[in-house]
Amino acid sequence: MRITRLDIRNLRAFEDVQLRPAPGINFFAGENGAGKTSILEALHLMAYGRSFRGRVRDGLVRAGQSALEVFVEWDESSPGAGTTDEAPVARPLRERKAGLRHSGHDWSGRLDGDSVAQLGELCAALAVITFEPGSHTLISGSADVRRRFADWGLFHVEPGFFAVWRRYSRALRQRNALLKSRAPSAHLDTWDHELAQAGEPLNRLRQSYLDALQPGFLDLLRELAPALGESRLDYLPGWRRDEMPLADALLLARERDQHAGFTSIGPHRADWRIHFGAIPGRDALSRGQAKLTALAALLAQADHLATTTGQLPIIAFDDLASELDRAHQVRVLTRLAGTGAQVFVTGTEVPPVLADSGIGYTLFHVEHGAVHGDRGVWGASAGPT
Ligand SMILES: Nc1ncnc2c1ncn2[C@@H]1O[C@H](COP(=O)(O)OP(=O)(O)OP(=O)(O)O)[C@@H](O)[C@H]1O
Repeated sequence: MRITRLDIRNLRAFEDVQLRPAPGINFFAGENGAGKTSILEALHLMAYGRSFRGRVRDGLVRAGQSALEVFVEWDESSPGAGTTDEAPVARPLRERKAGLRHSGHDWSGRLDGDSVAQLGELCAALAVITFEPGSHTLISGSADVRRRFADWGLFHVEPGFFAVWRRYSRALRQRNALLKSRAPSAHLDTWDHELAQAGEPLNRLRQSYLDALQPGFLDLLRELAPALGESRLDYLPGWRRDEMPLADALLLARERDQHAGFTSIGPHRADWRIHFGAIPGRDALSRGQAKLTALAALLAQADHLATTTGQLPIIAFDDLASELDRAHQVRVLTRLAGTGAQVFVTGTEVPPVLADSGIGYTLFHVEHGAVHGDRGVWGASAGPT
């Protein structure tokens, strides 16, 4: 995938900005508070329905405005269409476009000229993988971050996933509502059945996704953080799957769930963990090691998505130079430049690794609600020049 146009309106400091990103690495430089991260937030919003800094209603809409707008045009391409020894040669397949208007409460969206009924349709269209200062929570944070990671990947590579996930979520909501209202036990039977019918395939999809991701992930981890030793990824289904099917586990947990007022077991409690050969567990990771582990997971997800769908996702790095040491920056950027992926990187200044390494990039300066670039000047009052 390659974004050819990105318009942002009323998002944080941006009133109206139009960008024409280049292929390969796009570097956005600017002072603190200039709006660099906001550009990545706009992309992330289109791909996930939320910012990595929170929901739209957590301050993403520009002060004094009622809604933000993001419009993206991109080329879908096939990296496998032809390859040289150095890099895949992308062949444009089709031009796509998506627009989103979001007030924090309501939203409307268009995809390829048609209105969309669900935000998920937009998220399924554009794949963006973001590495940002909070990414270490993928490893050191709560299980829901890791579940979201696996589910986002599945959402893109497994066409039947969304329907299964939605069926499970609906059944869970219904069962929890009954538990909360202290409904008679017999009322739970239908939803236990439904939960098990959707939960078993949901579990199988997650298990096989993580199995498929594991080799690439561990290779990358070996390359980025060899000091962590030989590692292993374990999937935890959310109930004692090796001992009983979900239907039995739900029945067994029913009394406890009635007491607690919510469903205590099932795929909504699933998790995955990494066991490191050289350290006792994730609590022993330094913050930098947790970041590198998260980065390995995200890059593996990008590789898997490219192999499975033929589409290289967009890669976004917020404040790369302060997140990774110099050697890791070189490794990661050289690798990405070799894949032909389009990359968005932010920083207060162009890091020496980009300036010195010979890796090609396009530079944009972000300041005062405008973006000036090698490819023109765009901002609130200026059109491309
Ligand atoms: N809802 C809002 N309305 C108007 N301005 C906002 C809003 N939310 C944030 N801002 C401003 O927008 C800018 C956000 O910038 P952003 O976080 O994208 O900057 P950055 O260039 O990534 O900065 P840093 O280098 O400090 O991380 C800041 O100047 C902030 O004060």
